[in-house]
Amino acid sequence: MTVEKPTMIEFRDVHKYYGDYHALRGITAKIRAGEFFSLLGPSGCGKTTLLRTIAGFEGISSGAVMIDGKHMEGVPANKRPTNMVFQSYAIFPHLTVAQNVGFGLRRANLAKDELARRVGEALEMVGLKGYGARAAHALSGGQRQRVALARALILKPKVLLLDEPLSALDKKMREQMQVELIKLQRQVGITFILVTHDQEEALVMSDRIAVMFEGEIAQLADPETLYRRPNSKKVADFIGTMNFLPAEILSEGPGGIEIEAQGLGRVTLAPDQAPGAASGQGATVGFRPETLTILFEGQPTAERESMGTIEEVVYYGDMTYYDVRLDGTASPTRISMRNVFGRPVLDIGARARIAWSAGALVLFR
Ligand SMILES: Nc1ncnc2c1ncn2[C@@H]1O[C@H](COP(=O)(O)OP(=O)(O)OP(=O)(O)O)[C@@H](O)[C@H]1O
Repeated sequence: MTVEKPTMIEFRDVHKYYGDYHALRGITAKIRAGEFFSLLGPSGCGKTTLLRTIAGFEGISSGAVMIDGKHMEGVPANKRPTNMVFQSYAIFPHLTVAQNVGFGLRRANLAKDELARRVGEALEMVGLKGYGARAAHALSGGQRQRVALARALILKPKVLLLDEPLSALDKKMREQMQVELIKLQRQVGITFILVTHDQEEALVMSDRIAVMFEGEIAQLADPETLYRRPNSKKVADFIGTMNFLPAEILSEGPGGIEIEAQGLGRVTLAPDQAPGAASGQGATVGFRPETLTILFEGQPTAERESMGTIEEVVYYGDMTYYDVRLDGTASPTRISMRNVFGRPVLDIGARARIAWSAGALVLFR
């Protein structure tokens, strides 16, 4: 049996105005203790503002922010059990690594060897054991970000707030730091809240993700649910690539929803395949590119098959993307296939049998 973890952060109908601008529009959510939680959304959706309301850098216009069961109204940033790591490294270049890491403890009046022990412990956590005496200005971008992390962790906050901490790093370094951050979070066990506009980063790192658009949380779920069962076309499109085809709802009952979709025909969907609320704007089915397969000559008939014509072929080494016009549809469907050595790559204009899976469809209505 899994026991639900206690709540660490709670937002109760939080609104925030900057003058006339309504930046947060009724945020209600709970973040669990020990969770790696991400706020994901496009630029300007309010994710940084929401993070700053936790830290106390930003007041709220109405509603409540609770941390560990306590109301945060009137509690200044330096009295909150949180610490923030910023996108820009914000370390002092003229100090050593150890002086930077110990900076937050300067007022704690620790004995010299106790301070050195805590600094050493924090540096080891972030993989910088033995770097204490180095000059901070001589570090690489990734190392500076580790110093910033160590400086935040040494204060033993209950919640670590991370504002796009990896966005200044190159792709390789970013991917490496993502894995290290996950390991670090597991090791220290404190709540991490990450702001990112990078959907892949959020999927890789998070226990749960809140997808935000225009000051609201559009969906809050674990990565797999967000990917497989997005509750709107907007969320589906923001997280990865999704194909959409028009559909008609024929009947709806406890046994499922029967639809007729362009290019696919009649399908019965389980209730969980329509996770979003009805908007009354007509129905659409969505499906991910990797849930379709081109059947090559000699491959057996699949349970669900449609015919189509190849319109575009994009070779990616390990993968090939095919844009295929399924018969009876008005727009191409993207299919991504892992390349198997020796298998032919189809040409533009070729006819193809396409296998798909009814369970991979999501209905938006
Ligand atoms: N101090 C401020 N005064 C006025 N408007 C602000 C202020 N801070 C943020 N905003 C506005 O509020 C909205 C949300 O900003 P926020 O920084 O939270 O977005 P974001 O999702 O973090 O975007 P980004 O990824 O670009 O940082 C934006 O439209 C922004 O212009």
